[in-house]
Amino acid sequence: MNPASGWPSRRSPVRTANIHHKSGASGRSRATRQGLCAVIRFENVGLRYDMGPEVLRDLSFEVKRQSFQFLTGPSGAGKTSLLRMLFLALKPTRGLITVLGRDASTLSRTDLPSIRRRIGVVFQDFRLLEHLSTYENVALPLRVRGREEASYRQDVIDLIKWVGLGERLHASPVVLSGGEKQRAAIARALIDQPDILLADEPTGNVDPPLARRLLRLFMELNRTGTAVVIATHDLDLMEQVAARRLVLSDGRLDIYD
Ligand SMILES: Nc1ncnc2c1ncn2[C@@H]1O[C@H](COP(=O)(O)OP(=O)(O)OP(=O)(O)O)[C@@H](O)[C@H]1O
Repeated sequence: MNPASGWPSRRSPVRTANIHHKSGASGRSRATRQGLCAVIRFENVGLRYDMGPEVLRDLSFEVKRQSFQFLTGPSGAGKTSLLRMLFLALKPTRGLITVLGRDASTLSRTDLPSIRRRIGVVFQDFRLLEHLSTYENVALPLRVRGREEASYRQDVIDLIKWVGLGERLHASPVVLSGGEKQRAAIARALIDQPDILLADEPTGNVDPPLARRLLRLFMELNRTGTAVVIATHDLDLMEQVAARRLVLSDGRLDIYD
């Protein structure tokens, strides 16, 4: 544990071991030319569903390493769609998305899992498995990767305590409150120490004191090195931090640094 933060310390500063960069003519990697500080970069990205109109247009921005930002905009503006593209769950209909220095359109099925592991996601509906306990849900990403339980057991317990669910370690999600489920989902997204955390309305189901507590968790996580993107409608929440705002409206993005 990192005694200063109470958060298990990061095992390595930036983990890109599974990412292979192609060298350019200058001998420098593409990632170096584009700046290693970007976790994800969008260039002129557009999205339409089926034959419908473009719901997102000409998005150009980057999420820098260790940065903290809110993604906001009116209902239907495209926040969830943008998060899904950031998570590589949705392909843009035009433009370029670069993740950890790799052009997302060139990633093969075998590349995707290792890249996705670097991206933690908290979904609006939590997506906890009801037949598993809090501990098992949080440990799941590590179990799926084939890690030995002895190598992660204490990290999982520490993280569950860190999000304030130490008393609910063995509870099923069925008996957890909305706010407890939210925190279990956050712990599961963090357990593999992602380079970036994407959270879709993470305070949508909780009262204002718990929303502030969750915000502090995200800020603490950000201090340990993870870039954070929080999609939210919650003005009170955004007013508590002087953070970058990505504001979607009419399919376009305005950025307030
Ligand atoms: N699977 C889909 N098929 C067709 N249209 C979709 C699909 N998903 C979203 N859309 C449309 O894309 C637009 C953006 O939706 P999205 O859910 O990304 O917005 P949002 O900002 O997250 O909304 P909210 O704040 O209400 O959750 C909306 O017009 C929506 O109807």
